Order: sequence, then C-alpha cells, then structure tokens
Amino acid sequence: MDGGDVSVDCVGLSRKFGPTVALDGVDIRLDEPEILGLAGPNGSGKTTLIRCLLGLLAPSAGTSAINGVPSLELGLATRGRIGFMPQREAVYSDLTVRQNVAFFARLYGLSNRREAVERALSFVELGDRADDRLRTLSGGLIRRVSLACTLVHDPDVIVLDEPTVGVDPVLRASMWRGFRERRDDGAIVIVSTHYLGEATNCDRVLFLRDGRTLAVDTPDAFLASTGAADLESAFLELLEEG
Ligand SMILES: Nc1ncnc2c1ncn2[C@@H]1O[C@H](COP(=O)(O)OP(=O)(O)OP(=O)(O)O)[C@@H](O)[C@H]1O
Repeated sequence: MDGGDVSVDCVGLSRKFGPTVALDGVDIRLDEPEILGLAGPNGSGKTTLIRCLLGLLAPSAGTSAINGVPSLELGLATRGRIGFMPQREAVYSDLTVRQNVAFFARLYGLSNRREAVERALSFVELGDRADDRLRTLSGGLIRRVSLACTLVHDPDVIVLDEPTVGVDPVLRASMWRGFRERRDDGAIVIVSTHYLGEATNCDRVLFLRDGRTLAVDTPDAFLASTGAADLESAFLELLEEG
C-alpha cells in the first residue's frame, strides 16, 4: 500500500436509465479504513453505485470522489490505488492462475512483480493451483483468481461487486478474514453482497432499496433497532417497514 489518506465520498449521487431511477441521492462519507457493505435486493442500485463511484458511469446528478479525486477525473495515480473486482470476471480462461495474476501485475507496472503475484496467490489460498489453467477450475475458484488480480497491486481503496458469489462457506469466511486484514492495514473496502447474513462482517452496512439509502448503520445497531435475531431478518423487517 502506498499510504496516504484514503477517502470515498458521494453526495446526492443519482443515475437514471431512461425512466428507471437506478440510484437516487446516495450520500457516503468514508475517511478512514473501514469495511462498508452495500446490501439490498436485486436491482436496488448496488452495481450502479459502484460504477458511478469508480467513474465508469456518469451520474445523472450528484458528485463522488476517491481519495479526493472526482470519480470522472480519476487518473493513473489514483487508479493505481484502487482495486475493483467486477461481478463478471475479467480473467483469461486459457492462461494459468499465476499467468492471470502476473498479467494484472504487469498492467499495473509493478517492479516487484514476482513477489506481488505470490503474495496475492497466497492471500486467496491458490498457491497449489497456480499452474492450472482457468478453464479447468470451478466458478468459485475463478472468483478467487479474480480477487487475486484485484489485489495484486496492494490497493488502498478496494471495491468488490459480489465477491463471494459461488464461493463455499469455508472460503467465504477466509475471504472476509482477508478483507478485515486489508482494512486493518489501512484500506477502505466496499463490498456489495446478496448474502445479507454476510453483512455482519462489515463495520457498517448501507442498505439500498429502489436506488435510495434505506438505512446505513453498524450490524449491531441494525439488530438492536429491529430486535431481529440475525441481520437477514433485520433487513427483511426494514424492507417491510420502508
Ligand atoms: N445499463 C443499464 N440500462 C438500463 N437499466 C439499467 C442499466 N444498469 C442498471 N439498470 C437498472 O438499474 C436498476 C439498478 O440496477 P443495479 O444493477 O445497479 O442493481 P443491483 O442492486 O446491483 O442488482 P443485483 O443485486 O441484481 O446485481 C435496475 O432496475 C436495473 O435494471
């Protein structure tokens, strides 16, 4: 990690697609290492929020910035501090696990490539599959390769769109341990997830519905305010109330 201050800001972020309001006035302010979960039903705006934040999509209204740089003006220096794992893998099935991660290391122009690749492989516990071609791996394993590619340059703002889909519970737990390690090392980690129960791993959760922030709070506060036994029930209750 390069060090330096990390921050993520959104003010009134909104995006329409024709008549569909995908995102409607979302505010986020993160200025210290934290794991922020993005939760919400299908179509609630999680991916749209991520794409606007990363400058991959222009908002219809509002502003956002990463490490103080407006999303639509992110240059190479700031992008080099961001790790993004999209919902659909951007990896190569004819290359081996190690070759895929090395390819991303080269894209980032890392000088300590070999070491960075081995560190990323060990982070996702794929050292023993490093020479296997991706086309021979299961979906969950490919998800982990994609995560290794996302983290190889040691970013300090990490944005993960549904990283744990198709990953078994044991590996999911280990991925969350890894995210917490990154946070403890100084990173902001933003993770969208379908598995509402998994949001217990986050410091705070932003719960979206129909593009709007229904609530943003710590997992404990969600449980306390709803009186629910687990986060999944708490969120279902919020959806019914909201
Ligand atoms: N490129 C697009 N063109 C038209 N509509 C879009 C586009 N992208 C998203 N939408 C719409 O915007 C809304 C929010 O979609 P988005 O993908 O952000 O939700 P999501 O919470 O990430 O959903 P999921 O959990 O299913 O991935 C949905 O109604 C979706 O159909």
